[in-house]
Amino acid sequence: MYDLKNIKFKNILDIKEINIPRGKITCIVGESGSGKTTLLRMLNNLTSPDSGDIFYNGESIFDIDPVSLRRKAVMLPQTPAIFSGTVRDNLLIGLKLSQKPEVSDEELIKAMDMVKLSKDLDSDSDFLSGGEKQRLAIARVMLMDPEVLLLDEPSSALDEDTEQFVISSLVEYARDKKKTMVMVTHSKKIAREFADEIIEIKNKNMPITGRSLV
Ligand SMILES: Nc1ncnc2c1ncn2[C@@H]1O[C@H](COP(=O)(O)OP(=O)(O)OP(=O)(O)O)[C@@H](O)[C@H]1O
Repeated sequence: MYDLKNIKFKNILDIKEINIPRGKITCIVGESGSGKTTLLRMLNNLTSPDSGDIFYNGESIFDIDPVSLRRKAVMLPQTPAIFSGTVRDNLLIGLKLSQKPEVSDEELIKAMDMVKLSKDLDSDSDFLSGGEKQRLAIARVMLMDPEVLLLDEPSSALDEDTEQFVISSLVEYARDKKKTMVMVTHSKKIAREFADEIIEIKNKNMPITGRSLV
């Protein structure tokens, strides 16, 4: 799905080659500050490398219209935006932005169930807890149903049991629908349990691929 070659970014990333396979779960792990978010942001052209090439389905991402790339490869940032309005508004806004048709309340509730969020669709998003906002944003991305999900620490605000439930749901969804999922996680446990591929960013800028975590 993605091929990265000779990527350099300041003194942070120096990547000879990485391949991110289509239809698989890839986890990016590494110490805080090692460049995980930076690498994820490169995958939908939110951050450009100083040099090197990134190919999406064989096409240089620098030749793809950024808006259309970001509709295919949707990013869930570490602190997702939650807009003033109801839970329903926040779920539907992703579909609006990706120019997809609205879905029924039943579909919205199904998406919330997948992330164990039991809130009335008419409730005010401003009053949600941090973890509820994070799950709302995950449900929003799943409803958008993109080709690629780029998830930056999607469970950072969740307790261990909820994390396990939500990540299992995400992985089940991705596997069912043959999505490509790239997830930054601080949790080697999550990576070991769910990833088909693991990219570990070592501190001295030598990312490696494979399941060779220590
Ligand atoms: N555009 C930029 N210009 C200069 N430095 C940057 C830029 N973007 C990120 N950095 C720096 O790159 C380093 C890696 O940041 P990044 O957010 O990618 O790390 P991370 O591995 O995701 O960290 P964490 O696990 O703490 O979220 C940080 O020191 C950050 O300050």
